[in-house]
Amino acid sequence: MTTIADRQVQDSGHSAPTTHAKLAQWVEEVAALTKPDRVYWVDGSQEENDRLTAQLVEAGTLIKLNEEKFPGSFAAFSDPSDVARVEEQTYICSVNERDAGFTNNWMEPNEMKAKLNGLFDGAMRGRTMYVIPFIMGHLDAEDPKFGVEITDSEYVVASMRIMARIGTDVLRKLEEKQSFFVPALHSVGAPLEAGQADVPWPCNPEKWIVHFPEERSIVSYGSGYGGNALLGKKCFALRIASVVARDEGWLAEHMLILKLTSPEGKDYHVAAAFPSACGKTNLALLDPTIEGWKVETLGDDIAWMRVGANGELRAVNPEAGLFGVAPGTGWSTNPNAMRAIEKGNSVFTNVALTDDGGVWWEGMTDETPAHLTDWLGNDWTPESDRPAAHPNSRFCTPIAQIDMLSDEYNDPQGVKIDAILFGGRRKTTVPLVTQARSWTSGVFMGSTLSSETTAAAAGQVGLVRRDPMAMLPFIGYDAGDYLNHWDSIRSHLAEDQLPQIFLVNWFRRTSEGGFAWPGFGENSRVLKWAIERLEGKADAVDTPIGFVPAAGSLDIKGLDLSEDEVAEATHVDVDEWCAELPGIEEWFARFGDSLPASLRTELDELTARLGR
Ligand SMILES: Nc1nc2c(ncn2[C@@H]2O[C@H](COP(=O)(O)OP(=O)(O)O)[C@@H](O)[C@H]2O)c(=O)[nH]1
Ligand SMILES: C=C(OP(=O)(O)O)C(=O)O
Ligand SMILES: [Mn+2]
Repeated sequence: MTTIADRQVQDSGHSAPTTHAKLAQWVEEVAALTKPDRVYWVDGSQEENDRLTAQLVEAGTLIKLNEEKFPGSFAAFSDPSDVARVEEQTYICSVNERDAGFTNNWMEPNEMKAKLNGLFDGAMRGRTMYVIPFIMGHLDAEDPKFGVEITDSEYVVASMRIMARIGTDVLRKLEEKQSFFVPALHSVGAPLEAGQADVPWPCNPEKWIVHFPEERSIVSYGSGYGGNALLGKKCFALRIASVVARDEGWLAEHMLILKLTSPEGKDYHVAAAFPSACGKTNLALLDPTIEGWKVETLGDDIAWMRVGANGELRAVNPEAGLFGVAPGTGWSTNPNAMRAIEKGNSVFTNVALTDDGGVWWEGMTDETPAHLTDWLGNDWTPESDRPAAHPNSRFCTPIAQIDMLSDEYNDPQGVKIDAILFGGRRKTTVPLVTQARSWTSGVFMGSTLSSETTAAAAGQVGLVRRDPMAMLPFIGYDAGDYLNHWDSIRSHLAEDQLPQIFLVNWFRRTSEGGFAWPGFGENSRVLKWAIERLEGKADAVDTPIGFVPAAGSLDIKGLDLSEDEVAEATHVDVDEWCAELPGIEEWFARFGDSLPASLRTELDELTARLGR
């Protein structure tokens, strides 16, 4: 039998894969446990990617798309059971149960490790074990945040290469100071016995997505789906990073970042938190419909925000790619995303295939193709009663392909945030836009944010649930401590640098059932109002929940919407809000002692303003 070191020499060409002692040791241990046929150190090169994707095409996991239409791009089709994040199987294994809080599943760390050791024993048999050095954020950040993902999935390697900075440069930087890295272990949990044929999408019916917050480590078993398997994203950059951020005095948030330039040439930066599949990628790539206003993208999913030298909140996007919801992303709704996708170098998952080797999903074009192969591999026509693409189908595309990417994306210092939006998907109650009266009142809006569940997570769709700061599935510690942390950030920010906080809802319905607001590019009008509020220019009505646009203050020039319809989108219905109060009381009760007193006060004051 060859030793692990021999296998590394044989398969990667590196005579000494790493001089990082801890990393070498961890890789050795994992290989001894999981018993792969080969260990391969990922260098991140184009040549390597070509080789791995060719291998995946050979295996039937990837389909090479029409080179002219989608250069260097592939489609993958998952096992029909492995299409979304599995929140029921996601665990925060802190030493004390209390520290995981009521929003997380918890198991005692040693008990979990014993279970995982059993599952990982021989889990990579017959497969290659890939070692992917990666970094979330910039290589030249003041305090770079490294991770290393070990995986037995080539699909994960190809996707991680898009989503994060990976490979040899990262490894060398990691070695320089023998820096700390987050060990992130992933297996699809489908070992191959000698002679056993592989399937296109190996996975295991049993899934575990596990975080050890004190150790800052991640173990993921059984799933190949992005949110469960690309461990730099939700697992590291949100769950583990939120814990690091608490300890180091910053915020790791589920937020897009955009830059807005007014007709006068003044720049503003906005961060916005919406739950999964509630509009982050679309807002980040927004094409403004109002004259003179310009939007540039910095990030579409995750913001790491620190307090800057002048007491300002500064945000960076730690990712390098988009992992966007495909359905609803189209030429009329999100042309900027479409242009980025068309440049190629993308991996699509669970979309439909056109007959000429392209991809399609609901909402991509105004016209529906006459024939498609749906995500399950069946013939599909417009008469079919099922969607052609899975509702949580995704495109995975390098962020650098966005034409409107801001230069500031490359600045490790990040950008100063002027406004924070919290938003959800609510048919009723929540108006188009509401400005918070104060930072604390804004934190209250975030803490009570509610949204209907979507296809991004397994389970029923359309149920209203509380989703604090759109972080419900991603807070890596006690939710009350998390709100206290938000509350405490206030004291580090300078009074004149405080971002203004807004609550938005693009998904309110009219009495006829349609969307009350056209959304997408038209959301630029809401951004304009928010900026004019910062500048003290736009008028607002003081309502029990906060400031909403006064009649005429929202720019609706050129929009096919009457003042009455705008009023329907923006009005605050006191009865609806009174009906909302018991749910908020119930929600806050779940925090027990860890609810910040300031938020309790906010709720009492809201209740009083509503006349209850
Ligand atoms: N009606 C409406 N739908 C939207 C809007 N923005 C996004 N969506 C839809 O919401 C879904 C998720 O959007 P996306 O931006 O990918 O959400 P993310 O997961 O938060 O990044 C897609 O189907 C979009 O078409 C909007 O302003 N109005
Ligand atoms: C990446 C995901 O989230 P989002 O829908 O926020 O992009 C996910 O849910 O796996
Ligand atoms: Mn998104």
